[in-house]
Amino acid sequence: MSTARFPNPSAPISLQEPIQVLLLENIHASAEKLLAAEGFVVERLAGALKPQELAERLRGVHLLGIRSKTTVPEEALAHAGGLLAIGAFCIGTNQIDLPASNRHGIPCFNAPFSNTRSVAEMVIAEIIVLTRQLFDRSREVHTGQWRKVATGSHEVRGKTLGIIGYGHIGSQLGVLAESLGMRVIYYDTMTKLPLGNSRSAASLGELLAESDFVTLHVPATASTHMMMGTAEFAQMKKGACLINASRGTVVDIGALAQALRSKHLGGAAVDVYPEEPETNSDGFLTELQNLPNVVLTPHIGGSTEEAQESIGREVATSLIKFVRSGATTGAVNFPQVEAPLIPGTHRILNVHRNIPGVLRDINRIVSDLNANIHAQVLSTDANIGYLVMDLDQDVSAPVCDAIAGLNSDIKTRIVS
Ligand SMILES: NC(=O)c1ccc[n+]([C@@H]2O[C@H](COP(=O)([O-])OP(=O)(O)OC[C@H]3O[C@@H](n4cnc5c(N)ncnc54)[C@H](O)[C@@H]3O)[C@@H](O)[C@H]2O)c1
Ligand SMILES: O=C(O)[C@H](O)COP(=O)(O)O
Repeated sequence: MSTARFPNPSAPISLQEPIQVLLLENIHASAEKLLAAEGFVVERLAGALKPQELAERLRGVHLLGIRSKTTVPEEALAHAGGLLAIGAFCIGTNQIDLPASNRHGIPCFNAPFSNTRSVAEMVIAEIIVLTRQLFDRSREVHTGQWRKVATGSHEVRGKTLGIIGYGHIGSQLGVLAESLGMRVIYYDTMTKLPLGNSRSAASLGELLAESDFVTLHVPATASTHMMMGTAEFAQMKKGACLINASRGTVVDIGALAQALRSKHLGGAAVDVYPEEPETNSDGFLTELQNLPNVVLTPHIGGSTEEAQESIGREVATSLIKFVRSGATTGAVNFPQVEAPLIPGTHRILNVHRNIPGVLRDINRIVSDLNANIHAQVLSTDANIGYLVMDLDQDVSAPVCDAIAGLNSDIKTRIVS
């Protein structure tokens, strides 16, 4: 059984209790199944929590699971002395204060490509829906109007798809679009391998000027904040369509609504918004409502049963591996260590401030107890060091106590 020592005196929690897991935002049951099979106690909620409520709910919680809607600010982490790790059961991790989480010794894991295909398939559907104005025709027939028109409807074959952000989703989408006969260009701040016949545009401006469809697949960062506004829409071809299934902060919604109302753009499909409801029972308003040829979806790009089931398994597995062995492979904000457990040894995990002399202090503590270090792996970043140490004698409790007394200590935990 494991014991944990945490620097936050307000919430010392012993891992001798069962591991407590809080899963928010309707995380797939595949995660609960794996976590419960480990003997962890899992509480699953349907919606997101506001930061204040989250801070209160985190007391006594060892593992937190969220999706894109739960903001995890430093204030919530500061009160969560027992929190060992966070699982983002999605791709984006912009909703978590990652530097603060790192400073508090809390690794964050995500599922970097379990919903990639789902997003790419939805965007392909939207390209065709937009170019054939299918939702408008469908609404008309639903309300008894028969408007059989070809004007403004086109095939996608031979049209140009401009992909902004040629990462996992963007590049997968490019492959699917080429199979429909589309010409694919992309713009990315990193040099990327062009798949198929796609090619890199020399600039964002060139991509905007050449594309019949512009689709966004960038993360929410300072460089992508409002990257599509009035000036960028003006650079797009008349009648071109915009698709945003990345993050709501990337597009100026007011400017998009104006470009649609003025008929400069021929349509848009939007899946993500600057402000999104926390639960399915909350209402929602956006300036884009009721504009012609505008497809609005409630952030469902990654919401397929296949993706959610796979994400549930992937992130739950990372969390379990971290609890059981301290493995941080794949953590988005943490030094990476993955060392196999060695039978007959006793593992201690230590997160410390990255200052000189920490390893010397820890090794002296071990040596003063006449123990031998069987294996020791240290990985660091600018702020913290993460040490995995296997001892050949069971002196973990006194070693842990002594390490917790060092002024460098952030989090120390006995694994076995
Ligand atoms: N709608 C949904 O349900 C849904 C589902 C999954 C992911 N997403 C969003 O999609 C984003 C992209 O996912 P991904 O898996 O393809 O990520 P990724 O990290 O594989 O790719 C992102 C690409 O954007 C590029 N990039 C970053 N800043 C840029 C900039 N200023 N200009 C141009 N390119 C830039 C990066 O270099 C990278 O190649 C995620 O961060 C997430 O926010 C949304
Ligand atoms: O980042 C992601 O993977 C997507 O935005 C999906 O988020 P969700 O799990 O909240 O639907």
